[in-house]
Amino acid sequence: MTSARIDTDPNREAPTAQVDLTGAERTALGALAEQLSRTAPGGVDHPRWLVAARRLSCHLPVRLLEAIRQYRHDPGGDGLLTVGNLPIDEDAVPPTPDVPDSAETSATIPAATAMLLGLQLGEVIAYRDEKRGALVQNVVPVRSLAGSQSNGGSVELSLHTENAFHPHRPDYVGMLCLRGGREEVGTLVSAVRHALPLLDESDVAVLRTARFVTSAPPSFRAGHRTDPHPVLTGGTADPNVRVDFHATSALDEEAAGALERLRGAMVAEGTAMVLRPGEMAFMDNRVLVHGRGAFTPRYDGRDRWLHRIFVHLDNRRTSDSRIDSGPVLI
Ligand SMILES: O=C(O)CCC(=O)C(=O)O
Ligand SMILES: [Fe+2]
Repeated sequence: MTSARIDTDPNREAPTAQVDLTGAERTALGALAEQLSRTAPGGVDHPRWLVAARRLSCHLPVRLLEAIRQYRHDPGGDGLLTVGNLPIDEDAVPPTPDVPDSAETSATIPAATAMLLGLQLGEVIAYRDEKRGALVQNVVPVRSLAGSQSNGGSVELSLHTENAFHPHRPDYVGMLCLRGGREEVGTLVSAVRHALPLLDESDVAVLRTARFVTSAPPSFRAGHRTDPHPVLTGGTADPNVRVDFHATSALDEEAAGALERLRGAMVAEGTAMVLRPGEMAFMDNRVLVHGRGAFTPRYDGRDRWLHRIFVHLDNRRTSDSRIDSGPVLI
């Protein structure tokens, strides 16, 4: 990745925002993460630790703050913000965990780093019924989940809006790579803006009607099927998308045809993003869908390991769903 490419021309679509920290920026961010990792009580889910994390997040390198602010204003055609050269030392990372529902609850340097970035983008949240409501979750292959459509699986994971069934699905998903694994594993990303020109107007019109239902992913302990909802909403040239090609089904044949053609277009326009240790990507969950290619884990502590966080833009919108006004949603 090269240095920041932030478009300042308001008439042009913003390109993918990409920031590679300089050595000095990496050192400064490393010192912040270090300070945060030593802050009592040392748990990323603790309210007191979160107060400190929010405050320290205001001291990120200014070029990163600028990129995050710009991305929040306009996610660009790709819906991605990627940050490289974060202070992650793969050799210092313990063996990759391989148990279901794995999460990072200690304020390690990687967990603190992910939280510092996420807390500048917005509010880091989680769901009570997924990974026990942990804010920093591990994306790792799990032997017992190998064939599942979840991030513990290693079969191809279908393109999806994260938690598409949930009324308060994340606005952004952040993924920080701690360990790449032996094999290149691509997170598949596909932005609706690129897929749209491949569709007929009649399909787009159908996708805008409430003729689709979505169920909860296997990572959720509970969760109901949605009421009928549209897959596309918002502006015609720049809509929002809400779909999980594994969990969303159409209520009639015409809608099923449109959904299948959208899937084809999004697969055709998708790209594989291979994250390396020290790289973090934020995905705008309103404008792109993501998935993952198949791979062959060895469950020997050296497999791929990402930290995942969810970000919301507005705490007030979820006040009736947050437990004790905290970051965990029911
Ligand atoms: O493994 C990946 O790259 C993506 C998995 C995924 O969809 C997720 O963790 O939400
Ligand atoms: Fe996902």
